[in-house]
Amino acid sequence: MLKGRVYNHTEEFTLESGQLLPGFQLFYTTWGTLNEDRSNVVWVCHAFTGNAFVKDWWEGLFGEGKTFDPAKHFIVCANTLGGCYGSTGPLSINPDTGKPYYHSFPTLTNLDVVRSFDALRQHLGIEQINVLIGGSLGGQQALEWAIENPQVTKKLVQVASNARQSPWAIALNESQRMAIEQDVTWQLATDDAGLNGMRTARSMALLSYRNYHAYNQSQREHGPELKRTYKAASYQQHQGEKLAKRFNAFTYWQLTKMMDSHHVGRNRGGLEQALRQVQAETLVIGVDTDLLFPLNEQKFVANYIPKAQLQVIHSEAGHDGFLLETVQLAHHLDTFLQNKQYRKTWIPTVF
Ligand SMILES: CC(=O)SCCNC(=O)CCNC(=O)[C@H](O)C(C)(C)COP(=O)(O)OP(=O)(O)OC[C@H]1O[C@@H](n2cnc3c(N)ncnc32)[C@H](O)[C@@H]1OP(=O)(O)O
Ligand SMILES: N[C@@H](CCO)C(=O)O
Repeated sequence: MLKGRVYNHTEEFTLESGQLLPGFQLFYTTWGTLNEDRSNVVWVCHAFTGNAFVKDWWEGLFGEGKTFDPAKHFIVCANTLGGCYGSTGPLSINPDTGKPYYHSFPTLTNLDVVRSFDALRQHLGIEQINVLIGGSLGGQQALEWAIENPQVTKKLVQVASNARQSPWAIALNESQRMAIEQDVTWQLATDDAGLNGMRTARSMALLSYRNYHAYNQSQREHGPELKRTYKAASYQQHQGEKLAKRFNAFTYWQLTKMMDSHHVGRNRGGLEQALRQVQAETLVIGVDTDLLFPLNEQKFVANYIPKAQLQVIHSEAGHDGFLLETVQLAHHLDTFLQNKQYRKTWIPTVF
């Protein structure tokens, strides 16, 4: 049975920035049973707006008879620190003031997040993670963790992600934060401050999660009629609205900043040297139409991790293909996890 629990870290927690959190909590789920020799742990790091309920957003990979099966595996997924699905984040109460942190929540890095995850790992009595897997932001965190604690992870799977945030991705995130800043409510100390701006930010972000082709397929008008609102326009409105119902602008701000600071080479002698520290057997997966984390980024990661291989999946969807193309993902994961021979895959040579 999938169980949700809260881990309370009561000691002071020093962040990479030097700032302090007086403690934190992580909301996490476990699914399946830890076996006697504790060798069946699968740890999942979720993407930007994901949560600890992995079955809700990666259903094709997790469940009975699937690649990660709770009958065989002990599956753990924690909501990221800074998030809004049960872990300590900007809407949590600051014990020093008795009020929500909101704008004063310290800026976190992926290193802070994986240090919090590692505290949870120790609390759960897990010595080694058999498979550590994450996509997008979750892939950044999984890689950061495999470098920070190389002995902890046996197998690493990084999907549609990178070793450092590109200028392109930072520019996209900054533009989205500018949309939040334009919202007159953003300065208010309320849970819903900046929510209109966040609607716009999500609409902008979607353009980098998908691509020209995906919109042509799903949002093309069938006729030439003059309309007040075209399909693609109402789709953008709907996506903004959908996120506004389940997220907040403070966490949006926080997690985009977290992605922007992602650079596994920081304080480790550079990217190449950091990647060489990964001891885990590694599978790096890219999406051939990803505009946000293009294939050259996964190629770079796979190139420098000693025991790494790169596989490319095809998607019409762009970056979000990492959530949608679970049949292809399952094929590559099953092959990797069972040490089978790969069939030849197509890797574009021009980026
Ligand atoms: C309980 C939960 O919330 S679990 C999910 C938590 N979220 C995560 O974990 C983040 C990861 N997941 C995601 O980012 C997304 O869910 C994805 C990428 C997997 C899929 O994206 P979706 O938005 O569901 O798919 P898609 O782009 O096809 O859009 C479909 C939606 O747009 C709507 N839509 C499509 N075209 C239009 C249009 N022209 N005008 C208005 N609405 C439209 C559909 O009705 C549908 O709406 P619904 O989701 O409210 O039912
Ligand atoms: N669809 C993903 C995009 C970021 O990887 C999300 O909302 O988390």
